[in-house]
Amino acid sequence: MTHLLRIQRLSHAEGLPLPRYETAGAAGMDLIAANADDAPVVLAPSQRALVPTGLVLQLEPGFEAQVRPRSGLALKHGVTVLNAPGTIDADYRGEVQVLLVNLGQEPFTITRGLRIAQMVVAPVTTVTLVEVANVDETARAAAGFGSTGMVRNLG
Ligand SMILES: O=c1ccn([C@H]2C[C@H](O)[C@@H](COP(=O)(O)OP(=O)(O)OP(=O)(O)O)O2)c(=O)[nH]1
Repeated sequence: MTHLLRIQRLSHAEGLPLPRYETAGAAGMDLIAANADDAPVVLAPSQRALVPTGLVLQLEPGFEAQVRPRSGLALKHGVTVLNAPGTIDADYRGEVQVLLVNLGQEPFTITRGLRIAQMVVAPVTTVTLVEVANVDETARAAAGFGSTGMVRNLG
């Protein structure tokens, strides 16, 4: 189902395209770096930076936007979203920013207009907590963290 999402472009995003779905079945819209032309962000190995998008969202209550890495940047350069998935709350009216980290071994330069991450809009379920003395039992109980066997080595 397609919803409308109000979006405001801040002055430093003027001239940049709005995020868009690149294919008919894409889940995410690419987010574009809106740093100034003459201010590329150079990420040294292990360094992180908050990259502006120049965009403000007006999400409807009951929705969030997730900021996720682009697999191509991660594979080719080791550049990913440090806090993935970043959460844009429905009541947030600040600029969407992307916290990128360079896990690669070479410096990586973020120039204006680079597609740095992707945004997935998703419904949010909220809950009311009900504190109980004991939660219901299950067959699994507390087993986890590899209890069903070692992770297969696919390499
Ligand atoms: O990758 C991100 C993550 C968050 N935000 C914005 C939107 C979000 O609604 C707000 C707060 O994010 P979060 O709840 O993750 O931050 P926090 O560290 O818990 O700070 P706060 O106390 O401001 O909520 O910051 C971004 O622009 N990009």
